[in-house]
Amino acid sequence: MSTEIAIKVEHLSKVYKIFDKPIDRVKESLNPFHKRYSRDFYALNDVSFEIKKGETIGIIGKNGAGKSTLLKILTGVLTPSAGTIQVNGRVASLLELGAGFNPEMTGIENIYLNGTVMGYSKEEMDGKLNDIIEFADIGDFINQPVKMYSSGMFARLAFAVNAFVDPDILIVDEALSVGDLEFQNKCYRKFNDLKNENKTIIFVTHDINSILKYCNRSFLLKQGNLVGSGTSKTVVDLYKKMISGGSTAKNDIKEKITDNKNKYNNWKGLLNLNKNFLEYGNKKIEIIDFALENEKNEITSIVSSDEYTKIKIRIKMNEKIDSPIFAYSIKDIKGTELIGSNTFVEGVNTDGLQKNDFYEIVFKQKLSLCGGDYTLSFGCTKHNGDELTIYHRLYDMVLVKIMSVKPVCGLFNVNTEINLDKI
Ligand SMILES: Nc1ncnc2c1ncn2[C@@H]1O[C@H](COP(=O)(O)OP(=O)(O)OP(=O)(O)O)[C@@H](O)[C@H]1O
Repeated sequence: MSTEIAIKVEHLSKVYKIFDKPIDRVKESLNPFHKRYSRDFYALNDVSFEIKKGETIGIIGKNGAGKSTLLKILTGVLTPSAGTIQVNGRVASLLELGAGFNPEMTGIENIYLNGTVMGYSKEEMDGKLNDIIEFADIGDFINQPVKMYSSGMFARLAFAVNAFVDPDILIVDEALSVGDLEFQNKCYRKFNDLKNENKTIIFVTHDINSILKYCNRSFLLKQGNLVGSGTSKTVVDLYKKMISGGSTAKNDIKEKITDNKNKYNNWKGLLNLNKNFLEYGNKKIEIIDFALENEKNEITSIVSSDEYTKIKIRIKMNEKIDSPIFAYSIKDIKGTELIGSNTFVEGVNTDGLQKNDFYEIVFKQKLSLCGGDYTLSFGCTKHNGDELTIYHRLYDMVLVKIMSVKPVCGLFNVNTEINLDKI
């Protein structure tokens, strides 16, 4: 294998035998004619790729796609059923968080224990000890047995040990999400240091913003198959398409509209809906469908902060009502309302909507928020003096992911223009 290559995987498969009933396992092992009572399940199916030294690679895929299986094989925790892996360099992994720790030993003793496992002498570890303790930042707990640690402390020590034992290849999975925000931030800075030192990093996460920010290349796994590889932007686009049902739904919907007005309920099935949404109102006006549409007119729950996004609502007038207000709002996951708009503040005339008719309201704007998870709510209301009539509200209805390739200071991207002049 070329010295430029850190990891080379060829035709890797991991097959599990699935038995419908526990007794079938016994029957199969005892059957004199090798009759099968099981079927094969491919957690990984004929996967091949190369990772060059110094690359930061993201691995994405839905739950059960085979990501952990792949990482466990790369770190030697699992053996493949077929195929080969060649690894060039020392691998550190945060996979089995703190798996190398002895619960009875203190944090410091475990640092030395892990160092020995990684092939370092006591003297070499003496030189790294302070950096590790400082990074983990768990105070006096470093002298306590690790069985007394919280999961966050475990994560801190595990990351610190793995990042500072000078690995050539660092494998990280969602483990990081255990730590608090400040610690996660510190870990990402450490990622950057390791990247700059030309270390290879493999990173598994569901957080596509981190993938876009830190990984130059990514792989997409689907049901054990490697279905995409390339720049993170390309692979994330593919993943977005996959999780939104591969839809470019506009045409289908147009057909169905002319088909039958009462079937105006096709968009929402393409979105990531929140099971815990809140619905109320007298339904004299009823929200019958809604959508989030990206610049390519695809219905999706994932949009970029720098693209024009349409938020669409379809309503049915169950009564004739003049001047209703149609609105949407976007909240962060803690429930703080961040942005929104409505037909009233924008001065849109909503008079003359007739009973039993259907209407479509489209809000078009850039959702210039920092990358992350949000909820989208819809509402139809009306002010009568101080009184507010609520016809229909769907609170926290859609789970929306906003991607921001550009780092944002604070909550919003205000797209500042900056001049620097000599004076
Ligand atoms: N020991 C096992 N026996 C049978 N099936 C298994 C076993 N371990 C994993 N699988 C299956 O292999 C598939 C891939 O699992 P894996 O944990 O690699 O997925 P993943 O992409 O990491 O998912 P997640 O994002 O949920 O962590 C899943 O369908 C899982 O149920």
